[in-house]
Amino acid sequence: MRVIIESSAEHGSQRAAAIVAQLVRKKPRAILGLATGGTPLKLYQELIRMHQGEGLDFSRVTSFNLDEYVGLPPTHPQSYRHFMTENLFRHINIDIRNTHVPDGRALDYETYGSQYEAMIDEAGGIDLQILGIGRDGHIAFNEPGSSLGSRTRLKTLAPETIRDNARFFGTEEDVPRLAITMGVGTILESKKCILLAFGKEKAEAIAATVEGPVTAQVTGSALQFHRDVVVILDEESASQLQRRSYYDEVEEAHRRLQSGEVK
Ligand SMILES: N[C@@H]1[C@@H](O)[C@H](O)[C@@H](COP(=O)(O)O)O[C@@H]1O
Repeated sequence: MRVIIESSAEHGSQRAAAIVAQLVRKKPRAILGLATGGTPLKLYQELIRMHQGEGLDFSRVTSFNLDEYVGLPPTHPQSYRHFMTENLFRHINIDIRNTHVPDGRALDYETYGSQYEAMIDEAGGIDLQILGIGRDGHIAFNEPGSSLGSRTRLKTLAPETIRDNARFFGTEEDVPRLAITMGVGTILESKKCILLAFGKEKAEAIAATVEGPVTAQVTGSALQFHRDVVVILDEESASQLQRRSYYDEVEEAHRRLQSGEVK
C-alpha cells in the first residue's frame, strides 16, 4: 500500500483526480470503478473541472459503481444512480450507456450479481477502482463479517451504516436495509485502487485497514492483499497511524526520484 497524507481533503482529492486523469489520457477506453458517499465528492468536482477547463475526455470511458440500495428506483434522490448522475455524469461527456450502477430493483439478485460480474469481465476488468470507507472499515457495502472472497450480491446493512447514512435520508427508518454490492473479491480484482478517507471519524478505520491484521471484521483490510493500492488521507484520517513518519519518508523518496535528485 502506498499511503499519501495530504494537508486537506481538497489536496487529497486533487491528488486522486490527477491519477484518474493520467489513466484516462493514457487509456481513453479506461474502465473506472466509482464510489458514492460524501468522500469522493471533491474528487468528482475536480474531474468535472478538468473536463470543462482542460478538455479531459470521458467519451470512451466505461464505469461500474460499487453498490446500490435495494428497492430504490434510479430516479429516487437517494439512489446511487441519481447520486452519480447529479454529482458527475451529467457534468462530463461520459456516454451514459457506458455507465453501470447495480440495479436496486432487480428481480433475482443472485442472477443479477453474476450478470454484473460478467459485464465487468466483458468490459476487460476495472482499471482503477475508487473507494471510500465506512467508520467500521467497510468498503462498498461489505459490512463487517463479509467474506473476503465475496462477489456482487445482496447484503444486509449494519446498524452503524444505517445510522451513518440516515443523514442523507432524514431518518434511520427511511434507510433501506438491503443493498446490492460488489464483493471484496470483486474489488480485489481491479487493477488499481484508490482508497480515500478524510476526517477524524475515519481515523480508526484507516489505522485498522492499513496497519491492522487482515480480517473480515474490517473489510478494507483485505486491500493489504492487493498489488496496487494508493491510500489518500488528510491529517485527521491519518492521525491514528503508527508509521506516519515512514509514509512521509516514502513520499519524499518518490518526490526525489521523480525530480531526478536521486538516480
Ligand atoms: N456504500 C458506501 C461506501 O461506498 C462509502 O465508502 C461509505 C462511507 O461514506 P462517506 O464517504 O459518506 O463517509 O458509505 C457507504 O456505506
